[in-house]
Amino acid sequence: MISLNRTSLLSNSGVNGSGINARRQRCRPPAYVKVLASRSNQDQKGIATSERSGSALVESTLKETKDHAPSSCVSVDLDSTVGGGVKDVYGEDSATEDQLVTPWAVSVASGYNLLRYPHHNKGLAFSEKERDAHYLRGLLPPTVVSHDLQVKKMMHNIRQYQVPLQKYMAMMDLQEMNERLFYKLLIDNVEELLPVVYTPTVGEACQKYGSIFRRPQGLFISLKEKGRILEVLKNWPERSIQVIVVTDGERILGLGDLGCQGMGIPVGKLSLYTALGGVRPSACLPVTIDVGTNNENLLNDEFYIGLRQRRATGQEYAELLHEFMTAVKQIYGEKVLIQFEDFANHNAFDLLEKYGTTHLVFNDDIQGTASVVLAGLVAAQKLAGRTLADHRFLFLGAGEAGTGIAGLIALEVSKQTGAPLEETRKNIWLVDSKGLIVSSRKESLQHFKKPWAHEHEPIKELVDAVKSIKPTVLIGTSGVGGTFTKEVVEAMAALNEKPIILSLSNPTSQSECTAEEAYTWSQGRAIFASGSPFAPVEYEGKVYVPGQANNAYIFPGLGLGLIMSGAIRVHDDMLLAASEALAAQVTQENYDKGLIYPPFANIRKISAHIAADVATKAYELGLATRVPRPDDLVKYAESCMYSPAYRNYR
Ligand SMILES: O=C([O-])CC(=O)C(=O)O
Ligand SMILES: [Mg+2]
Repeated sequence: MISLNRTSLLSNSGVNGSGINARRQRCRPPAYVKVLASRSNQDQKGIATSERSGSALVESTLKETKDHAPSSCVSVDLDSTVGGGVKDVYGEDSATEDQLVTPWAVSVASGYNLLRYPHHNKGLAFSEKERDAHYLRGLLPPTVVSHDLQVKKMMHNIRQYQVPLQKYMAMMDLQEMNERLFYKLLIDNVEELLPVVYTPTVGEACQKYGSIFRRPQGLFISLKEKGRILEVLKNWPERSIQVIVVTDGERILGLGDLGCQGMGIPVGKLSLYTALGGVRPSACLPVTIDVGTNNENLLNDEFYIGLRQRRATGQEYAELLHEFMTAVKQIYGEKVLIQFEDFANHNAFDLLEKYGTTHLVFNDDIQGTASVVLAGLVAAQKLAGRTLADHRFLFLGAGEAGTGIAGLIALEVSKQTGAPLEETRKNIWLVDSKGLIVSSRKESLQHFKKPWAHEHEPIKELVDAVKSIKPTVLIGTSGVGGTFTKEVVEAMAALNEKPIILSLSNPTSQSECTAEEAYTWSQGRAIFASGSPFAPVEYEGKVYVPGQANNAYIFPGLGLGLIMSGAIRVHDDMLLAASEALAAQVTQENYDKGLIYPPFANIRKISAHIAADVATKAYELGLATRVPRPDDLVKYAESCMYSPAYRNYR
């Protein structure tokens, strides 16, 4: 829980002695804040010096990375210590007298500052003793309340708001004011608050992020920061970072290019890393890369907070991303997990391929969504009475989610049946904006669509593709709302006793069909799940509970498993392990209600199981660095999880 101060972290490299560092850590008092002495003129010059050394460092690192380009699946950057240490890049430890340095320091928070510091603030829950010891007398009204009562009061307040965005803003304010209360609220009321801090409300928050922005919740790295990203990372108040969620805002949910305002997504995803997966908040870093936006409305919006230019592409884009990826590994080490989120297709696949062999990276939209859908399909075997290999799949949408899911299904069927991948792919068909993906289109297809171009006559309309392909499973990953029309759903219901229909696009407005439509148009026979939550539906006297096939089931547990095993690469087998672990958590009681996912209320237990199975895979594959391997990985996962309980201050 304790964040390292800068001086000690810098001396924690393999280059400098660690004895002083160890001593400093041992004698830390309880409630720390980090302080950067205000920048004098002299300091400004110091920063300029840092800039130069920073960019020189990045350049040399870029060169090294290029020169050591990996040929095999796993390569380790020998320059960064596995423990996340960094070299004394700014010369702060080895500075000579005439060399300018940044005066980082730590201090104990007390009095008014303690109440303003979200990591340590407890509001009215400070005990009498703490109020005396920490100079809080008079700053708080006399009542001392329990954590539970604070939760009750906040829930009462939040329920007063009718507008979801107001609830969202109340939650963001709470996170900025009292972090442990925020997480206790979220953990104790996960089913009610997930749609507030996450999908679908986070989509609206991103659309209006320029207007509602108050305080930094993550790092904005724009083209202006090119050449000094390492320095920008050092401005973040925490140094022991374990997970970064990064977006460039080009494909925010199904809402398209929201530029810099996509920041709401990494912030929301990381709050789930903590609440659902137990990764401590100080280890999470939200990042938005701003290379401009092609969204004309935003470019003309006076409240827009990002760069007012069209998106940089090609080499300019690649160089900024590469500097970021290099700087992250340089500062946080080999084992920091970087989750790519809501990048547009054309960059998402390339980034995953480019950095998959050198960094611990994972694309949530390609891999996380695939893993959650596969889990649902594995669970649905019980309800639909068919094995995965017996299904025929049709997708609407052949982007990250569509081809990611298709690929993972093909891999799992191939593992289950021993059939080659090329064979198992033949049961999987995709429709994109131009119609069914068929061999005659192969030449003009983007590379990630090519494996799905099978022999068939061209078909333009989805409903005709349904009639011709006769799928048992229909999956919507198009990002376009309302595309599973009555005709389409009826065609599925005419072909199948229990059609599986998944409308995965987010937020709710982009869902291919609603739960009500799926149940009504299939006369209550559909097995339905969606990316955004839908309320239960009553149809002809019976209540149907839709599942939520959202990657939020997977990434928190997957991330915890990677972190706790010290994994250095993500492997497809870990995604399969996560799917199976999630499917195994669906109980008979859930099946009896027609559910193919367990309720989110049990998510921390589910995440612990996913984490344990992912970690097991990491050890099996030789990708784990935490030794010795803990015997009971479920117990170990639970023991690693962040608890929002208040700590007592001396
Ligand atoms: O954020 C979500 O709810 C799921 C997701 O990754 C997306 O739709 O891009
Ligand atoms: Mg996403």
